Amino acid sequence: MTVRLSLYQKAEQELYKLDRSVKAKFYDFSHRFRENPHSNGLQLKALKGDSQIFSARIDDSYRALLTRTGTDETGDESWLVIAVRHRRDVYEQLSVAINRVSGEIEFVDLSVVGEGALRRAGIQLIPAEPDATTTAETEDAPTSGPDAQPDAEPAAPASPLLAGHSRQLLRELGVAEPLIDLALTLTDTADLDRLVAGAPLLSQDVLYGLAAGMSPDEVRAEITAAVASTDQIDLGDFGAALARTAVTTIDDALQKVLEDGDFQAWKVFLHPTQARLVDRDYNGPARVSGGPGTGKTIVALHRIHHLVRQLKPGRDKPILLTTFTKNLTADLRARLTDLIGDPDLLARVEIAHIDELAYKVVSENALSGSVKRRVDDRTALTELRTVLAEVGQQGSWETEFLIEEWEQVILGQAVGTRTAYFQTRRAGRGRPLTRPERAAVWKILDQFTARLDKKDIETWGQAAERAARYEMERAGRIQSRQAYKDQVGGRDLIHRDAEASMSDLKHRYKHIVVDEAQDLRAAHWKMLRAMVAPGDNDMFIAGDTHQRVYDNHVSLGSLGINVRGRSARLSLSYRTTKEILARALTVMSGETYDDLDDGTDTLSGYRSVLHGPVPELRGYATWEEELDGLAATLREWRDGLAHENSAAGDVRGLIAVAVPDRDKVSQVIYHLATKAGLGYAQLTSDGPRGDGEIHVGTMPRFKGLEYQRLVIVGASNKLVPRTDSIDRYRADDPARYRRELRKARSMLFVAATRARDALTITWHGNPSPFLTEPVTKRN
Ligand SMILES: Nc1ncnc2c1ncn2[C@@H]1O[C@H](COP(=O)(O)OP(=O)(O)OP(=O)(O)O)[C@@H](O)[C@H]1O
Repeated sequence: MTVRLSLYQKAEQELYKLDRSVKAKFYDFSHRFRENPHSNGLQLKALKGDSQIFSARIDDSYRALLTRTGTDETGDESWLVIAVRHRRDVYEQLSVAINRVSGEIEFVDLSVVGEGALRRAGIQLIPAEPDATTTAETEDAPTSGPDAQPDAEPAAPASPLLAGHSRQLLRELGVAEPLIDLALTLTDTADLDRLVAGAPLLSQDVLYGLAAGMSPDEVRAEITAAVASTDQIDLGDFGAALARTAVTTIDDALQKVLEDGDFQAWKVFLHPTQARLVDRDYNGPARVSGGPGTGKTIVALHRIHHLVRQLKPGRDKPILLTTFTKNLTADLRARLTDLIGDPDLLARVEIAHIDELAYKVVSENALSGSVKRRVDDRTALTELRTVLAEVGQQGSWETEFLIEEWEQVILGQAVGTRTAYFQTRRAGRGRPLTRPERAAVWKILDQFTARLDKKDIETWGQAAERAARYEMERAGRIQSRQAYKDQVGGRDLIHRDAEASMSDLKHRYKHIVVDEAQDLRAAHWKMLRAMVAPGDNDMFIAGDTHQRVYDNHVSLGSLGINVRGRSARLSLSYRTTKEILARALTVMSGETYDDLDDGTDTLSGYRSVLHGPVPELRGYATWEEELDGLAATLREWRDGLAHENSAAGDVRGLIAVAVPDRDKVSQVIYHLATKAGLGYAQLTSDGPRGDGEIHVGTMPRFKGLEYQRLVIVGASNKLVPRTDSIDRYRADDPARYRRELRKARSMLFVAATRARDALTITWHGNPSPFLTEPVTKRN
């Protein structure tokens, strides 16, 4: 007899955490079970509470909990391992059922719920094996002994966390049946955490969503609808349910994984809300948003894997993965390589950061030898200052104002003539300009661009605009060729093509996937839009406007990228702990954020199931003292992590320091290297430079990265935000002032949410107002 044996996703995750020896025994058990599940040694028997669950013996201490998922036409049985437990944690009341919303098999483990909560709900757990402990482990207050408080005033009954929500609502939203009554009695978030720890994913999401203040309609739309099955669900058909459930078939490949013991590198199980986004067919551009660490990048990478597998064989690269920052492309490449594995498939994906892509287009279109040198915005500012001095207008205009006018209005809207500039809308620019002022601005900027031209240099913004124009012209040619072809009944266009050398003219890509979408310029979007034919699955866009650290605001709809009806939001963070999220969210309090279109985005329901220490906030009198404090924290963390990782002993890249500006980065590095004896690597646009253990960089450099432990230093008043550079806008240009504040908030938010387990924020003098202002309600 052979048995098909599968492993429930949650069981697999738990298994990885068990001791190596238990994993080996589990594999041996699986082998024997596949041979004959009813052999005596396995002691397969049904639990009393729920006849759907069977327990089988792995060794003296461990039990596998299984459910039978059917018998095929040849009579072979199919079983699913739903949990691996120490025998003392096996209770008769464990239950397995089919979820009426998602149609998936769900295992509910009440043994992790606190005793107090169980008691209030009238549930008592009975151990399945005689010498198991008598009740579920409890973290509730002791009822006897020195810590008991018999005489304490009875506390006023607290109101339930989910007050106002009905049993029927929880049922409709997909909460597993055995959890509903229990969830409605909870008054304490610690109890909710315990309940959720043993709950199926959909129940976790719904309960956390409601407890975080999402309305039932929001939960229905964002959580339940995303995983609702379209099948007719038969609550007794475990065979059909198995097909809808994320499981791993137990075979030799799994044995190797178990033996290697390396689960992180192996795969990330997508959460159902993530998986739906990956596998769907979209009839146009789609967008995924969500707070930091919710898996947007993971989803984007899985999306590429999904798309690449559907390509017809070939040698071209029809899929583009692009992102804003250069240093992230290396990281994305590494993660995609891990995920896709097969080099032939990987070769079909082009990975390039957005400026690199624009540069490629510009170079292709330039006459040979005439590519201009690209300069950064600071060089452009210097050139503009020189022009202003030459025309004697230094006092009349702020250089930054003019540069922004040029970037955002003239380049941003591809304004080509003076007349067009008079008619252009300057929405969001704050300061209005009269007609004579516009004429003056145009004249200066015209002289400025002529100067850049003469010096054979251009800014990245100019290059992006030029690239967009070339690509749009190319798309126009493709379109007119196709229109002509349709006109002549689809015949080959040999003569016409030969004349215009258009025979291989086609869109560059079939699919474009964008990460960090919030920072791309309008020109970038125009270029990308023109690079892919409008149609099914053309663009997949991941980003979070709360993390925008550059001043590029766009409205995708107006750039020909319509994501309406194809947008989704992820809200469960896999990176940061609840404690870190709570801290980071206070920084964003009171602001509103756009959705890359004309609507607003929100972080409502943004949450985590992970717990850790409360972030430490510490003030020092001087910067020198702050640096000494930093060195002490880093040494302590490094030694602790080196101890935890004693097998590898290598803590490189696990700890980082985020700093408000470049000068302070140099000072931190100098201090670490000369006074603290700590090795460092500096985060640059090309990734970490150096081989030292501690990564140090300015806050924007941390976009997209993650670290086990992170310190933010210099979070002082006047440094975050930098008042010396933004205060002048307060009266002159309040709109700009608000934008600068928002950018500074986002930078602090990005930095704080890179920390996985521990976060420390320090300052000297007074703290940043973002750390002390009262929390206002987020929208
Ligand atoms: N379903 C999942 N199961 C386990 N881990 C996950 C899952 N989804 C994401 N992660 C992990 O969470 C972390 C954050 O994921 P990712 O980088 O994709 O988030 P993000 O939304 O792009 O974050 P950010 O906006 O901060 O860049 C990563 O370590 C990733 O491996």
